[in-house]
Amino acid sequence: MNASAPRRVAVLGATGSIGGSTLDVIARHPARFRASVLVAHRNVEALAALCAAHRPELAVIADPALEGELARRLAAAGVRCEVAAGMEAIAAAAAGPLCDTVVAAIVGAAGLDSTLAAARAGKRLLLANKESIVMAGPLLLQALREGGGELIPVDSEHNAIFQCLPGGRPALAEAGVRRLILTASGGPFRGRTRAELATVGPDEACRHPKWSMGRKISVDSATLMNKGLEVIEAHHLFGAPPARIEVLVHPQSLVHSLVEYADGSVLAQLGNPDMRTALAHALAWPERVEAGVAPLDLAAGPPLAFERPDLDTFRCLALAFQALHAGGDAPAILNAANEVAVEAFLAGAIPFLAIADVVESVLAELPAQAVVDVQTLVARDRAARAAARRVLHGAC
Ligand SMILES: NC(=O)C1=CN([C@@H]2O[C@H](COP(=O)(O)OP(=O)(O)OC[C@H]3O[C@@H](n4cnc5c(N)ncnc54)[C@H](OP(=O)(O)O)[C@@H]3O)[C@@H](O)[C@H]2O)C=CC1
Ligand SMILES: CC(=O)[C@@H](O)[C@H](O)COP(=O)(O)O
Ligand SMILES: [Mn+2]
Repeated sequence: MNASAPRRVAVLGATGSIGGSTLDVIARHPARFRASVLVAHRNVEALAALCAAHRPELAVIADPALEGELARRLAAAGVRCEVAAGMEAIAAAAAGPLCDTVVAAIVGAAGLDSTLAAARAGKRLLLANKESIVMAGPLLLQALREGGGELIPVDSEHNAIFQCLPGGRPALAEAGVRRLILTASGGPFRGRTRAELATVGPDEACRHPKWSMGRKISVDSATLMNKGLEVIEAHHLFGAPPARIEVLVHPQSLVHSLVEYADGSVLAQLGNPDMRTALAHALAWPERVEAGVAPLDLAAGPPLAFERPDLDTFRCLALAFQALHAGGDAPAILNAANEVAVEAFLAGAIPFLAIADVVESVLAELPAQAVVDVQTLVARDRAARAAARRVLHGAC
């Protein structure tokens, strides 16, 4: 890349938690990075405000009904940028000439098409949208190979592992790697019993002890499904067999993950729990830039603690390992059922513990099939969502 030309970054999910952290880092380094494309779902007011602040070349709103309102708001604010709408426009923007870097930070399966489009187009893909790699790991890796771009993980654990490996994503056996150790905060309900979890509600579940995140991933952290999705994500990103991936609960969330080598060395990446570190690393890689994150003062904090996860209480983590072992499209089925169950929980329609029950029922109803292509995968995602809704209706 020309050293004098800033990277042109498309931020998919600009109005979300990752989107906000990304734009904060970008704004700190105007000579290096420019937000050239901003994308949101329905939050037209926030998207217009971000356009006024960052002056992208293109703004895309997923909901076509809001395109006119976005254009009106931008005109009223004196912002001149192209406006587009719809999921196809998002994928086209991710693959198009207005960006060389794509931050995939749409939440859920809705991010799949644009993530794949960016990979196929050979962009530098900064992957936060873990659901897309969980659903379509082999297809995404194939798209990356064909596109000739690069993937830098943004999820804090995977970014940590990337930093602890030689040259990013080498073949693990050749690099002498014995195990990948993913840390988990344990979420807001660490240490609670199933009886204590029977009546917890959405706001409690979203009160994460260490990270400020969107509501879907916050619930996933509370059930430990987030860690389950991350185990599957690590399997695909680093080519690690399930037996070589371990999860350790680390309530301080200062050690973001670790890599154990054949000689007994264990390398870890540490830092305050602030996603701007991972985002700055991924945006600037292989260079390093300031991220606005407070320096870590290990002497001032509590001692670092580690414990094994409670798989009997937090069954979603066990279910994710089960789906990974089943292989094929079982992780996509797991993800779809989880998305439906989490939405129902957030709407107050089902209790917290029912999330795992729904996922377990749907995995049992739809045994794994081989992943053939995106169309088949999307059809299976739909079937899993329909099955999850039937389970919900049966239970309510
Ligand atoms: N937050 C974090 O610290 C971390 C998040 N991640 C992952 O990053 C992703 C984003 O998480 P987070 O930022 O917390 O989520 P948020 O809920 O805060 O933000 C979600 C973003 O996605 C947009 N969006 C939702 N649905 C669609 C759609 N159909 N089409 C286009 N855009 C859509 C939203 O737009 P709108 O505002 O208009 O609804 C919003 O910009 C998730 O996959 C999560 O697992 C990974 C590691 C850490
Ligand atoms: C910041 C990040 O990467 C989240 O995925 C985080 O890991 C969530 O915390 P849990 O460890 O509680 O799932
Ligand atoms: Mn994470």
